Amino acid sequence: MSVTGKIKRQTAVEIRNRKGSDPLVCLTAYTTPVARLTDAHCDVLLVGDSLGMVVYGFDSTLPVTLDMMIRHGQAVMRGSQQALVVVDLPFGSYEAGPQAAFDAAAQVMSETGAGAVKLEGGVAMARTIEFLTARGIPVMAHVGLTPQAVNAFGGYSVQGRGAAAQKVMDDAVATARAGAFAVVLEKIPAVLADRITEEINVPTIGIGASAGCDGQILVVDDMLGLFTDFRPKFVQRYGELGEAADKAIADYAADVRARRFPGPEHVFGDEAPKPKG
Ligand SMILES: Nc1nc(=O)c2c([nH]1)NC[C@@H]1CN(c3ccc(C(=O)N[C@@H](CCC(=O)O)C(=O)O)cc3)CN21
Ligand SMILES: CC(C)C(=O)C(=O)O
Ligand SMILES: [Mg+2]
Repeated sequence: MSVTGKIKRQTAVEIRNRKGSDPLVCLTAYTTPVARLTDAHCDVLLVGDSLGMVVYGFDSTLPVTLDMMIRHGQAVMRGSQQALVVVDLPFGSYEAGPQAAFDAAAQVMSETGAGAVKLEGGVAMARTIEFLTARGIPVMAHVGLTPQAVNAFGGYSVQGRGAAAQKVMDDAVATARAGAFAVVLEKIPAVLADRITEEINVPTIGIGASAGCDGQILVVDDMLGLFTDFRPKFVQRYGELGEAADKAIADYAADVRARRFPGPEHVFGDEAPKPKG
């Protein structure tokens, strides 16, 4: 707590300086209530473009717009106090070049108050990462399986196996050298994730990567068992909230049909309440 009594939010610089120390705890959050639940436990809350699949029911992240990311970024900022909030730049908003990326990122930073943006890509995005960081925008990079490239990859398969390992290594090194304060490694072999973690001087954050990464991230709905049709190998379920919700909703439906709900305690009399005292 500072002298004003306000809790200080973690900064991208502080996250970068955690390289090689205790693991960084990261989760996605898309809404105010989920930000409230996760904030105290996490170093980083990512407003991921995975919200397109989880919240909006798209079958990829490609239809997600900058406006959606800004709305959800604002919601997460309202529900959090201490975690660094990072907002994904959506497909189409930054790839054209450094200037396009700056315009999108500046709009995210100014309209949400988030502390950083994330973008997908390695060597090809290094110049853009340099451009943004030189202009005051902390950038988290994301290499390996980059879901916005699903059409180029032909699916969501493991990246960086065999001879392809060098490409992922080059991507990670290029983003770190360009000034990224952390690098997400998604769905790559664990030995490669460990080599990258040793090689670069900023924290690696794994998802389907390795316990040796400097931090871990999962989509919160996946680990809570709320996004029920999706069970990739890298997700551990820490709850079965989808099942719990199904049971609660079935109970409500049965009570309404049997006129057990509402009960006497949920309804109002027709007399004004007596004044107290
Ligand atoms: N809910 C959710 N969790 C994620 O981890 C996530 C998203 N959405 N959306 C954006 C990307 C896409 N990601 C993906 C997508 C698919 C697989 C995958 O392993 N797919 C398996 C099928 C798994 C299943 O449906 O149970 C495959 O064989 O393609 C992995 C990561 C990771 N990201
Ligand atoms: C899975 C994480 C890294 C992400 O990019 C997202 O949630 O969109
Ligand atoms: Mg994403």
